[in-house]
Amino acid sequence: MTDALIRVRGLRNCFGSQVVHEQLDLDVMPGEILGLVGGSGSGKSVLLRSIIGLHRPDAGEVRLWQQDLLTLPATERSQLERRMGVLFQNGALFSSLTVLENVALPLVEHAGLSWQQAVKLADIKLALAGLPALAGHRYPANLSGGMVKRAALARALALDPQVLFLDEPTAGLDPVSASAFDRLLLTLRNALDLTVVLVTHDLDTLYTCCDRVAVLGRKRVQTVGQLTQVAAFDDPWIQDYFHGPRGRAAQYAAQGNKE
Ligand SMILES: Nc1ncnc2c1ncn2[C@@H]1O[C@H](COP(=O)(O)OP(=O)(O)OP(=O)(O)O)[C@@H](O)[C@H]1O
Repeated sequence: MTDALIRVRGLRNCFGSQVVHEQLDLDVMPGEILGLVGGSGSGKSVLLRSIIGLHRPDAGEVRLWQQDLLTLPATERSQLERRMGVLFQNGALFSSLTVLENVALPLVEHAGLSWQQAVKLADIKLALAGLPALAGHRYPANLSGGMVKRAALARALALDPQVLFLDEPTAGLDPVSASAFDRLLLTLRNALDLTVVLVTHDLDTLYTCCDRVAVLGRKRVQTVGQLTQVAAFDDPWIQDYFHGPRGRAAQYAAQGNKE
């Protein structure tokens, strides 16, 4: 059997007396798109931050490529971090830099390219994320929501990561832009052989993109598997989420797209 690319075991996360995760286990397999869903406050973002090493868990272990980021020496840690691309909820672009500069910056800082080389490569990354070249010369504030997401995706792809972490990539997008983003993600995963972990509330994204879905609840992963298995899981939140009006609409839309 293939080894998990990301392996989380016995994770515990607390904020003061609030226990967010307790004995949480999760595996992410190479090449898959795994969707993380769960009610508001169930700890999806904290889990993502724990996996990428931005949050130190109170207990348990997170391994990426069999290694624990938090115990690695700085150089090895940064080598591993270069293999990960992250798109945060609000895009997190520098507002004082143009889009092109935002994408070029990690190439200068982490790949040692000259500014000229970085800008050339950044242009290619923008195209990869489906942005017209002209958009590169704009500031983030002058782009539409969909374009900001694409710019943030281009930056996440700057260093040719093997794993992409996306926190609610389609939040705030209109349905047309959201579904274009979903299709782009699928295309990129297939073309670049990426592994993707994405936090989402968007049922259409789950139906369109995800190979497997993990549902967080009661401080751990309630169930994980293919969408049909997960949707059949006997839990009130899951039943409501997948079989409520929005869940049914997403399912019909996905069936329609496959016909
Ligand atoms: N830095 C922090 N300090 C204190 N509490 C925090 C911190 N970060 C997260 N929490 C708490 O941990 C819980 C889980 O937060 P998290 O953001 O992971 O939820 P989520 O499932 O991503 O929610 P949503 O779907 O609403 O974005 C929440 O109750 C939140 O208030």
